Amino acid sequence: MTTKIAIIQMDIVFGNPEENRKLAKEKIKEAAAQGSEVILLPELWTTGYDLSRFEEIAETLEGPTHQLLISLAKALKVTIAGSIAEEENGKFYNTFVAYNAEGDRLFNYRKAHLFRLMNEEKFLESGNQKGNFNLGEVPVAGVICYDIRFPEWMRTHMLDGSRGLFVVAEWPKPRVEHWRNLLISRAIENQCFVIACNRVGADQNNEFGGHSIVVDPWGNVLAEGGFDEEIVYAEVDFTAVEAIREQIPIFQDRRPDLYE
Ligand SMILES: NC(=O)CCC(=O)C(=O)O
Repeated sequence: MTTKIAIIQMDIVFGNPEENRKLAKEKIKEAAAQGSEVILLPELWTTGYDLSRFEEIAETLEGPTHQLLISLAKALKVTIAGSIAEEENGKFYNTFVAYNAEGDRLFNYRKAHLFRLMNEEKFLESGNQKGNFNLGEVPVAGVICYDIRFPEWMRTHMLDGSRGLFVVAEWPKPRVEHWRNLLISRAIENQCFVIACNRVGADQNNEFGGHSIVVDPWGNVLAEGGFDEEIVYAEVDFTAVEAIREQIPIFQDRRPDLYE
């Protein structure tokens, strides 16, 4: 059975959660009307990298963006995921969440590797927990942008049989080939589906590269966006992972005694 995925490759209004919520709401409705079951938004899609104003615009996990996602997920009978600026006890995190069609939060993952080139370490705390969760019956994981440069962290997420890796990003255009190649590599080396959403547009410091992508466990690109706003659609059969893991059993053949 396949899962219908929609990736909302959107531009983000810098530091304006209310406006971004309005924009995303329309796109989520459009994706749901196309029969999508899982809808993925970009990294920090309500705020962008307006990090110095997080005191003002970050929210708790019960905040207005979460309430909106819960009500949309329930009304449209879809799962919705993406990363949102989180505040807890005066500290700030870049936190990936997903809500299912019942409005239940499936996971919350705080970005583990902070990206110095975009000053994250000056404003944010890093997370210390894995991003594994279940999409219905399917074990998957969610990570954020720079995290994909750490294959050992991705592998840690895949050791429990996870079949899919969801990635959200604000990845700049000059490194878009890194983005594509890293994601295709993560899919091949972990024999999993990679479903990745990158924003488009620009802020004061960066132009972003889009090219949201869905890659199968053999490394084939099933769908890919361009440099402009669009919704990227794909159908993913998570059961396909099994045959590939039987054909080339890398998880059985690992030699952790040599490298862990
Ligand atoms: N938002 C990010 O983590 C960007 C990561 C990035 O651009 C990279 O090259 O890595």
